[in-house]
Amino acid sequence: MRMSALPFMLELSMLNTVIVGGGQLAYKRALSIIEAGGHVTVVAPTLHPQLHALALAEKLRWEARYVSGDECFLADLLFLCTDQPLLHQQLLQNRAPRQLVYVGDQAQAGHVYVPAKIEKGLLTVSISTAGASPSYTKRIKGQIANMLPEHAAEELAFLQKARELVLASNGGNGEKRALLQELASPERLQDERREQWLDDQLRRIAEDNQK
Ligand SMILES: C[C@@]1(CC(=O)O)C2=NC(=C\c3[nH]c(c(CCC(=O)O)c3CC(=O)O)Cc3[nH]c(c(CC(=O)O)c3CCC(=O)O)/C=C3\N/C(=C\2)[C@@H](CCC(=O)O)[C@]3(C)CC(=O)O)/[C@H]1CCC(=O)O
Ligand SMILES: NC(=O)c1ccc[n+]([C@@H]2O[C@H](COP(=O)([O-])OP(=O)(O)OC[C@H]3O[C@@H](n4cnc5c(N)ncnc54)[C@H](O)[C@@H]3O)[C@@H](O)[C@H]2O)c1
Repeated sequence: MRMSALPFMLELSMLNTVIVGGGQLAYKRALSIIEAGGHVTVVAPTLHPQLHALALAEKLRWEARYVSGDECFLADLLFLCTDQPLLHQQLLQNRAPRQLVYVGDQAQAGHVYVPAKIEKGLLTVSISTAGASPSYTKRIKGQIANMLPEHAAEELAFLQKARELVLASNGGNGEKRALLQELASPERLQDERREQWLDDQLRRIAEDNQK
């Protein structure tokens, strides 16, 4: 059994995903892939009502049919989400070269599995137990959610813009780094005059460079 895997943030807009199966699990996975900008084709004889709604809204493509174990899909990512473990084994075996496969009933059988996640604006926290216990994952997720800064979304929106301005300034590298560190401190973030403070710092850097 593998002990660990590398957590990744995957940009999905350039990747094609095929999901085999049309139940509750397929719905959960389709929704998160679509929300992350991915393209989804679902192959299943019937669809869970919420998945069907996504198909009607043209958020995904639906091939209404059963899949058999001797097929080979060419998608970049293949999500196996049926209630047929044997079918999953066969499709995993028949995978296309370099295709990444998700096996919904057995985390470590495939190449990827899906952590729980908490999102607050640009902040993402993901939690995994390598499939040891989704229930444990869910409990820890609740505990971590309670610890996160209340204003994380708004603070990160500010920091993203501030970082661009600081990096575009002509200060020295050390000076820029010190500024970015100070901006991220709780004291500075909670200062209601933080925009003014940043403007002052940027002006000072510009003036120093004119001397
Ligand atoms: C985190 C979360 C994200 C999400 O699903 O979005 C997630 N499962 C969640 C909940 C949950 N899932 C299940 C229960 C029932 C109680 C229980 O079994 O404990 C509960 C609890 C509940 O619902 O209360 C049933 C279940 N899940 C898996 C199996 C098969 C197996 O164990 O092999 C079975 C048995 C099916 C059966 O026997 O029929 C497998 C996986 N579930 C994973 C993720 C991946 C590993 C995550 C990790 O590394 O920890 C992994 C390995 C596959 C994957 O998806 O990659 C979400 C957290 C809640 C949240 O986010 O709020
Ligand atoms: N990873 C997780 O978090 C998690 C959670 C719950 C369940 N599971 C596992 O995932 C499996 C699926 O769960 P579910 O709740 O979506 O089940 P479900 O019964 O709602 O859905 C199964 C789907 O598979 C389709 N299907 C069956 N045979 C097919 C075939 N040959 N070709 C194409 N589609 C086919 C069915 O039409 C149905 O749409 C469960 O059996 C369980 O092992 C995983």
